[in-house]
Formats: sequence, C-alpha cells, structure tokens
Amino acid sequence: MSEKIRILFVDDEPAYCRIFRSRIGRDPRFLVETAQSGEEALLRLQQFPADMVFTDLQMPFMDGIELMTEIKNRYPYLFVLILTGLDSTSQAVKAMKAGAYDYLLKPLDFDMVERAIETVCAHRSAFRSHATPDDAQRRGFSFENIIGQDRKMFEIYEKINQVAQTSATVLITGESGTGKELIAAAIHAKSSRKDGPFLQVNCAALSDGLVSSELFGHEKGAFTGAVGQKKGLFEQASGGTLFLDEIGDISMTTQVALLRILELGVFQRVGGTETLRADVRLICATNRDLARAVTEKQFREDLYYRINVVSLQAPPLRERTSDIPLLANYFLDRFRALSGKQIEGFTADAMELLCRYQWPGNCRELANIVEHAVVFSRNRMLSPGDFPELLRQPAQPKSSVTLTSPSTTLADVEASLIRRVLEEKQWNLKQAADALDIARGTLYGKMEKYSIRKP
Ligand SMILES: Nc1ncnc2c1ncn2[C@@H]1O[C@H](COP(=O)(O)OP(=O)(O)OP(=O)(O)O)[C@@H](O)[C@H]1O
Repeated sequence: MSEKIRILFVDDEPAYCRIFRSRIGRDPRFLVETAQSGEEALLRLQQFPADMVFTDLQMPFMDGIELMTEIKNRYPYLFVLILTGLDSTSQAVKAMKAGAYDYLLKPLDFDMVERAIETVCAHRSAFRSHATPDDAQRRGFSFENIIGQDRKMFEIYEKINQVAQTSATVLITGESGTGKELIAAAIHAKSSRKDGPFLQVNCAALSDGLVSSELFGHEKGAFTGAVGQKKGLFEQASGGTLFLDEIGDISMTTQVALLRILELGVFQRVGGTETLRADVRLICATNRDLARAVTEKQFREDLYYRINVVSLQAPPLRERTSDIPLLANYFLDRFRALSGKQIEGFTADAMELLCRYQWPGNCRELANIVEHAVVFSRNRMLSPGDFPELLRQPAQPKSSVTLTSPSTTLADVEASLIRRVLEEKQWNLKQAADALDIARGTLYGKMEKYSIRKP
C-alpha cells in the first residue's frame, strides 16, 4: 500500500475527533482529517480528497444520513461508514439501505475500525485494475466496465474472479438491463481464454431454425437459402467464450444439441454428418425463471443442471440504490462526452428523484433516461424537469389498496391509511399524527418503514 489512505472522520463531539485522530492517525498508512459537522465535512472534502468517510449518525443540523446523501451526490465513488449507538441500530439499517458501506457501533472498537478500513482498501485495490486517468476519481469502482460499489456488486466481482479461473459453464440470471452481458464479458476478460474470441448471441432474437444454424453452422443446401457452408458460433468462438443470452427461449431441439455439446463436447453443423469438437467456454444468461420453466416442462432439467454449474445473480438496480448516483454520473460523463455539452451534474432534487424511482428497466433504463436528459437539457445542471414524468409518479398507488384482495396485508392497510391521511393533511406531519392519534415520532418511523415520502 504505497499511497496513504485518506480518511475523514465526522463527529460533533470534539473529544471523539481527537481520539480518532490520535488512534488511527498514528498509523503511517493512514491520513486522518476530522470535521465536527456535516457542513464542515463537505467543506473539508473540497480540499481533502478522502478515500472514505466515517460519520456519526446523530448530529445537529445535518445528520449522518443527510451528509452521506450529499456526499454520494457530489462524490459518488466515496465509501461512507456510519457510526451509531446501540439505541439507533434501526437508523443504521436505514443508512445501509441509503448506501452506507458499513456501520460501526459506538463506543468505537478501534481494532474494528482498522479492520473496516482494511476491508475498504482491499475492495478498492482489488477492483482498481482498470482505472484510466479519466477514471481517476472513480478509483476502485469500475470492474471490467461494470460500475458499482454496492456490497452486492462486490460479491459479483469476487465471484467473477473465482469462476474466471475455471472453465465451468456459468448461468447469469437477473432482470433485463442489470448488466448480465457485462458480467459475461468480464468473466471472459479475466479468464485464460481472454486472448480468444468473445462471441454472443441473443437466442430470443432468432427464430428456432436460425438459432441452430447460428450456433452450429450449416452445410451447403441444409435448408433453403443455405447457399454455402457456414461456420457456427461454436466454431468461430473456438479457444474463447460463447455467451448465449436469453437461453430460456431456445427450442427443445436446440436444447438437445446444446446438451450434447456440454456432455460430450461435440456437435454437427445443420445438415452435416461430420462430428466437430467444441473448445468453447459457455456462459448463459436469462431473465426468465429457468427453474420454473423446468417444472413447467419448457426447459430440459438435464440441460438446466449442465448450464447452472455456477450461477451468478445480477441484482436489480432498486436493490442497490447506493449505486444510482455513481451510475448516473458515469452515464452523464459518457453522454456529455458524446454530446459535447457542458453539463456539470445533477441537482440534489434530480438525484433524489433518480434514487427514489424503482427502475424496472434497471441500468439500461437509467442510461437511456440520462442520455435523453443530456440531449434535451438546456441547463448546466440536470434538474427534475429534464426527466420524464414517469419518474415523479409514486411507485405504486398505495393509497388505493383493495381491502378485499386476499393478498392485502395489515401493513398494506396501515401504509395506505397513513398515506391517505398525509395527503389529506397536505403532508403536515403534526396534523397527520394528531389525526391518526399517534406521536409524530411514531408517524415518522412508520413513514420510514413504508418508504412514504412527500411527492
Ligand atoms: N453495472 C453497470 N455498469 C455500467 N453500465 C451498466 C451496468 N449494468 C448495465 N449497464 C449498461 O446497461 C445496458 C444494459 O446492460 P446489459 O446488456 O449488460 O444488460 P442485460 O442484463 O444483459 O440485459 P438483457 O437481459 O436485456 O439482455 C448496457 O448499456 C450496459 O453497458
């Protein structure tokens, strides 16, 4: 570790700042700065390019979560760790959901602090490999073109590193737009086959007949239009990796042929008799529930087990909201460069909007929305008005829960009632709490619990 690790410690108690500085700052590997409020921390960060921030949760004015949100907006690549007392662990959970890397209990155990710093450093350096000078400020968050610093993503990176060393067939599952193709490309790039080809095919985009000929090739005259011999992807990808996207959509006939390749390592071109040997690492992806397709007899069970030797699940974006600012800025950089516009960033409101939206189309949808905003915005900062109305709509119309629906739970009803009363009271918390006959703190807690926010 040649460079010193820069740590900003934020706590409104000066004594805590002193202790932290003297205990952690005496380690030659670390450089420590302290701040006694969220506002001071933000000022400090302008001069002190920290690698990580430790912040107390409860502070007057700007609390730890507000500070973290602001930091994530301005410096999406920064790791934030939250310090909390035993009495406020529920807040710590909230902080984790809002993107904290970890939380530590107060009074601080400095061995734990050191371990936390070392874990952050390990993650940073393990995934730093592809940083270019332009990426400098995003050190550690790009892993083979995959952007993300949520824990779930680090788990993916670790798994990619592990499976890349083997030749096992990998099944990547996850909703559309979660980056399955990037993960497949990363496995290839990290593997010993990296100098060989990486080819991919979207099975859903091809008709049944075409999939077979695309994968295995065909002989001249094998079918109408087969005017010459054609090598399939299994031959073209020899020595490399073949990525079969939307594997759940292939026909039973193709499933049998694939099974043969996986079991015996051989195949034949369509219309051919020659048995060819495949030297290809196979990575498959699907956004379908393949296990279910197996039970419904739409997918062969034996093939399912063959392709599912190692499985990797790409998390949906709504489950790693802490990555939204990072990704939004990444896409902004990309499209700003293409458009030549001088857009500086996102307003806080705009970022909040992006972080609150559910992203059914995941990273692809985020990329599209940022691109659209960059193309059409006339402002230096992207603001809520630059984004589609869709983002401003509440996730679900919770205020209209059908009480007779068998799936309605007590929590649904409570959330619905709270939302309705808040709307009636124009989001005046005191009046709403009075109307519901609960304390304002309780109302606030329930709003947190059900993610109810003023639109
Ligand atoms: N973690 C990420 N970092 C950077 N870009 C991402 C990330 N995840 C997805 N993207 C971008 O989002 C788009 C969709 O990603 P990708 O094609 O890998 O998703 P997918 O899961 O394979 O989708 P589908 O199931 O629809 O094929 C691409 O432009 C990709 O570059």
